[in-house]
Parts: sequence; structure tokens; C-alpha cells
Amino acid sequence: MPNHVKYQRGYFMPPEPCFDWAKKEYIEKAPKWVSVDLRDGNQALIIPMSLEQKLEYFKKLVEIGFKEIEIGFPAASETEFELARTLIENDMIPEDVTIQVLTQAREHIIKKTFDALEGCKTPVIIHVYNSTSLAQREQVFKRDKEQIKEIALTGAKLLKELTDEAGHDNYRFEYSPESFTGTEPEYALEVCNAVLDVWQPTPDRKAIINLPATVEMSLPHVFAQQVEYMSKNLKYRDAVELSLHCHNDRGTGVAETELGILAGADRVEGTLFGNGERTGNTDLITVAMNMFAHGVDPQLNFANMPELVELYERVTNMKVEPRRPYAGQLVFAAFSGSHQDAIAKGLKWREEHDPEHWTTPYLPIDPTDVGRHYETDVIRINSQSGKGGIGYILEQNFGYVLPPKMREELSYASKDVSDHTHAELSPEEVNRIFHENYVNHEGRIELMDFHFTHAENNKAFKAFVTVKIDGDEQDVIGNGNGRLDSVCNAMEKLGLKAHIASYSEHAMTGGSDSSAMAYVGVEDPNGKIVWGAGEHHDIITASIKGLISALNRM
Ligand SMILES: CC(=O)SCCNC(=O)CCNC(=O)[C@H](O)C(C)(C)COP(=O)(O)OP(=O)(O)OC[C@H]1O[C@@H](n2cnc3c(N)ncnc32)[C@H](O)[C@@H]1OP(=O)(O)O
Ligand SMILES: CC(C)C(=O)C(=O)O
Repeated sequence: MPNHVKYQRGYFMPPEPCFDWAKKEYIEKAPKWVSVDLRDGNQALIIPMSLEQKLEYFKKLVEIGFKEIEIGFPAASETEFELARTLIENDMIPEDVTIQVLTQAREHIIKKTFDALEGCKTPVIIHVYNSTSLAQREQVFKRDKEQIKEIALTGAKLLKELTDEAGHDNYRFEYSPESFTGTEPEYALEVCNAVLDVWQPTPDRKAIINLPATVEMSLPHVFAQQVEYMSKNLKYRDAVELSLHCHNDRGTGVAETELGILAGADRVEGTLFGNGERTGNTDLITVAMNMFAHGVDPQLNFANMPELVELYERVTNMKVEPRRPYAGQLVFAAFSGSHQDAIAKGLKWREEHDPEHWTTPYLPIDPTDVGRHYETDVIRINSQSGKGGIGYILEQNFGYVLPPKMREELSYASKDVSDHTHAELSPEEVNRIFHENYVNHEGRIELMDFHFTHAENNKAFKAFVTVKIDGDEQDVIGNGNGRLDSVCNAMEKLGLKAHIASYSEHAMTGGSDSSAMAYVGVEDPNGKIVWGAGEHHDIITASIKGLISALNRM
């Protein structure tokens, strides 16, 4: 049994409790979004992206609406350097998009980073970091607090000097006390304020202080307190954008980010689908779509999620897991009967009562808002499914509107198939089960011919029916109030006694070549309802075929 006693909580509470964030109910306004897919996401891949893949990804990020994109760590590799050069030399950066690059606080790395940016006319953020946590101070850098602060200040000063010397008015700076979550908040504040003193930011040229949960260490509300403490105590606050950069080691990266925004963050770094080191970075799609689901415009557009998933999986070689919020294959799927029933009824209710709003049970957002389809992505059939789902599938995909009781019976037939094959049933398979069991169902009785005359006062019908029973052709006549009734009475004369207990019909509105469907439920001598369906371009023929199907099944 592994021993938990060796673990201790590695985070630090701020000196005074900060709870203003807890009084806020939801995020009212989109933060500034920053994609770090091409840097933090890329550095976590088994095989980092190629230049071409990065360019394709960059274009997609712009299309989604990102205005700040960390394009890489130019000093890390030739590909990262080349990406910056290609984007700059080919004027591929839209005017309203700021590229961001990451550098350690080391002279040769900073200088190489500046080289990569040479000639860039569009806005740039140079992001410098050093670790400030107790663990890294003691174990990695083996320096005390003052010396660690000095690393940050050396980097900050060099950034400013090189920028001022070259007159790069389009450059802004970002500083990350890396491993913030393992750093005493008072000390993180001291280092950040010292960096800000070097940069002297102004409201029209803001600096960025980025608080990374480099490793997620605490419950999200603790992180929120740390962020609120920083937000309230940073110097030059109106000239600082407070940024977050959360990882997901405890599986709560999104929660930390959301609470961090409530706690005062103006800006959020993260990746698509949460790619990133170890358990990944904050999934920006989830944070943005969570806002969207609260009726707030996230200012990022994920209207074609399947296309985005395809691109992401192709270039990163990662998989979007089926239950990844808003994006996974199964996130809108309902297999279970009661959920299907509620969704089918909810969708109908919406159509009839309130098409402007979305309150459909079990579906937090309208799947069509992320490019998914009601017909294929929502109600899916297996052995857990019920009549609501079966009815919905047949109606949406093929235009069949079965009577409720018939749906119920078909749902048990479908359940049985799925249970025995241990497989999901596609809409086509459900349709096949429906047709094989009910529609124009063959058996002992074969309809050969029929015609009608009117009986007394045109109020009743006389049916002349030719059928084969067990291969023997027979002619029979029956009277009735309606055509189907008269055929039913004719059949009774052949010893096929049945009472029509349910009848419904409809024209087909697409999804099938035939133009009419009839559903007939006959009561057998024991009082049981037996169902049949007829499909034909002529409605009378469809209804008689429905009756014969039911009799054949009886
Ligand atoms: C949490 C994050 O995601 S931070 C970003 C991490 N991403 C990356 O590191 C990817 C790109 N990195 C690289 O390709 C390489 O690390 C390079 C090219 C940047 C640097 O390469 P090298 O100098 O060979 O290696 P390395 O990064 O291991 O350097 C370690 C040295 O830098 C120091 N160092 C590490 N980070 C920093 C920093 N942010 N600022 C200043 N010094 C630093 C270490 O203390 C160590 O010093 P020492 O040589 O005196 O022991
Ligand atoms: C460089 C910083 C922001 C980082 O990537 C992290 O701490 O995870």
C-alpha cells in the first residue's frame, strides 16, 4: 500500500484571507484569451509540431478569434525560431493579433529571442519567467529569495534595455513567477512588484503579470485567494494585466481558472482541448463554452468543433477523449431511455413554445452551436434505450411517426437486438428492425387485390378482397363503416377475427420514396394489441397492408 504520509501540502495561503471572488456568481465578461498551444502545448508533445503544422494551427487560432498567441520559445529550437521568422517575413500576422514569445531570464536566450523578432511590425509580448517556489529555490537553483529575485530583475532589465535601445514601441512585457502555486504569496508579490518597478508600466502600455499554476497544488478556492491577494496588492494595478496560466494536475485547471477570473484576473492563458505538460493546461474551449452556456459572449468561435478536433488530432497526434466537455464524441449522447424521452420531449417543447431560448433537459448547450447534429449525436440506441429515443430516431431520420404503444413495443425489440449483439444500433439498424418486424409484414396472408363500392346511402363501404391464405387464393366480401373496417370484416369471414384498436396514418415528408404510412393495432381474441404497419404510395393500400401485417403477426 503506497504511503500518503510522505506527502505534504506544498502551497501557501496568502497572509490575509481574500473572499471577494466568492461573492460573484458567474463570469460576466470574457477575459483576454491567450493561446499557448504552439508553446506549452507543443513542448508537451511526443513529436513537436513541424513548421507547416504550426502555421496551419496558427491560422486556425486566428480564425477562432484569439488576439494573443504565444507562438513559441524561439531560443529552444530551429523550428520555433523559424516560425517567428516565417510569420514576420511573410506578413502573416493580422494587425489585431499580438504574438507572444517565451524566454528564460538568461542573457543569451533573451538575445536570441530578440533576434527571432527582428523586423516585426505588429504588437509583440516578450514573456520572461523564472521559478520562485520554495522547492525550486532550495533544490534546483540553490539560491535564497534575494538571489532568485535578482534573476527576475536581470531578465526584466535586459528586456527593457534591448527594447528601449532599438525603439521597439510595439513590444510589451510579461513576467511569470514560475511555480507560483508553490511560492509564498508575499514573496511572489515582492518579486512581481520589483519587476514592475523596472518596467514602469503605464495604462497605455501595460505590463502583464502572469500567475502560473505550473503544477496545480491546491483546491481551486485556495488558488482564487492567492490570485485575489495578488490582484489587490500589486503595484501599478491599472497598468497591469493580471494573467493566469493553470495546469491540470489535480484535474481542476478549469475550475482554478474560472475562480481566478472571479478573483480579478484579466487574462487567461491555456490551450485547445487542454493539451500541455503532464495532465495539460487549462482547456480554453471549456472555459469559453462554460461562459457561452451562461449566456455570455466568450468572443471565441467554436461553431465547427468537429473540424477543429480533426485538425488538432492530425497535427498533435493527441486524441480528444470522447467525454471532453463540448468537444468529445459522446458529450451530447443520450443512450438511456428516460434521458432520451426527456430530450425528445424537450426539443419538441422548445420548437412549439420557446425557440429563442435553450432549456432542454440533459443538454447544457444546443449541440448545433458547436457543429453537432441532433439526428446523429444526441439520441443513440443501445440496450439502455427506450421508446422516446426509438420514436425520435425514426421520426428525425426517416419521417416515421409511430403511435406511442407501437414505439414501446419496437423499443423492446431493439433493446433485445442490442443486448444480444452487445452493440450500439445505428438509425439504419433501428429502421431495419422496424421494417423486418412490422412493415408490409409477410406471413400466412398475402394481399392479392381489392376494390370497394359504396353501400347504402354512400355511408358505408363494401370491400371485395382477394387474398391468399397459406397459398390458397380466396375471394371474400365485407361491409363496414370505413374502407379498413370493411376489409377487417371481410377477413373475419375467413376466420381471422380481429378488432381494430388503433389506427393512424401520415404522408411521408422525405427520407423515403413512398408517400404514405399507416399503423394498425388489432386486438386479438385474448385482448392483446398486435401491431402492423403498411407503407405504400397510396394511403388506402398502405392501411390495408398495415392491417394484413398485423394479422400476419397475430
Ligand atoms: C513551466 C514551463 O513550461 S517553463 C518553459 C519550459 N520550456 C522549455 O524549457 C522548452 C525550451 N527549453 C530549451 O530548449 C532549453 O531549456 C533552452 C534552450 C531554453 C536552454 O537550454 P540549456 O541551457 O541547455 O538547458 P537548461 O534549460 O536545462 O538550463 C538550465 C540552466 O538554466 C537555469 N534556468 C532555468 N530556467 C531559468 C530561467 N527561467 N531563468 C534563468 N535561468 C534559468 C537553470 O538554473 C540552469 O542553470 P545552471 O546551468 O546554472 O545549472
Ligand atoms: C512559463 C510558465 C508560464 C509556464 O509555462 C508554467 O508555469 O507552466
